[in-house]
Amino acid sequence: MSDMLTAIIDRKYDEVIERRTRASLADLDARAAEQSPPRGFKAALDARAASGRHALIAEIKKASPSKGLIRADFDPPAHARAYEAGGATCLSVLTDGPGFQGHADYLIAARAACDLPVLRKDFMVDPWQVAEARAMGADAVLIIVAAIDDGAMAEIEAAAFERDMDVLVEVHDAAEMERAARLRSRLIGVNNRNLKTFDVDFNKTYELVGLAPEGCTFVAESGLNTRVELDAMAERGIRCFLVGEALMRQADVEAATRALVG
Ligand SMILES: O=P(O)(O)OC[C@@H](O)[C@@H](O)c1c[nH]c2ccccc12
Repeated sequence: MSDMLTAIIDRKYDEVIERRTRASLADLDARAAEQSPPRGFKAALDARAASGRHALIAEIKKASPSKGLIRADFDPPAHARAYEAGGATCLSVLTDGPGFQGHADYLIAARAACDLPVLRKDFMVDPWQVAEARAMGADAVLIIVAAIDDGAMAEIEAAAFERDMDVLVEVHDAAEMERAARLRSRLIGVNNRNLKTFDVDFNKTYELVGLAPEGCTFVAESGLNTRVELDAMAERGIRCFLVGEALMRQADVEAATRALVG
């Protein structure tokens, strides 16, 4: 595991211990009952891809450990509306505070401002965080295979499926793809960003797409900037893309989204 990821994961275990003293599972499930039902994250991607167009998961991201502040006039509901109007299929919202300046309130506000399914982008180490995600209204959660063992992955996935949420399983190499394939989720993303060096290499996507389980919905993640890059990946059968920084840096987020996938 990379040092950055190790540090984040260590901190996450502490964060979960602290947060569960303030909200029990029963509290979270009561809050979840007041949310609208899950919006079908994977189903939305599949429907869009079947129509022959690029399916975009557009990310609401204020800052990152590698880039620092990305967007000064950060406004989650405005960005959510711009992404939806520009043709995004789903949203991803960072809720990790220390690393990404994210917050649960950003997810809540973004989801309320649009009709798109929303991924809680955070570092899942415990099923309790899935209950917390649903209480925020999240429609899907992320499992980073590099971050946790097989038992924790299976428990987190089960907690999501119990709540009718989807799971995006993120991998970086062939060994992680094998571990991902043993889960039930058939939504798998390849992160093109190396978590140690932060270098982006699209060859990761090309190497790993062929190793994904049959029939799985495959997502290329990180470092994507242009329509040309998406079109090149689409030539190789890749239909779903997760893009953050390239869109968050534009003054006109809606126009930038339309230029990418409209
Ligand atoms: O901003 P980018 O380069 O378009 O990347 C988006 C997304 O893929 C990236 O934020 C990401 C991918 N996997 C993660 C795991 C945790 C936090 C963030 C991420």
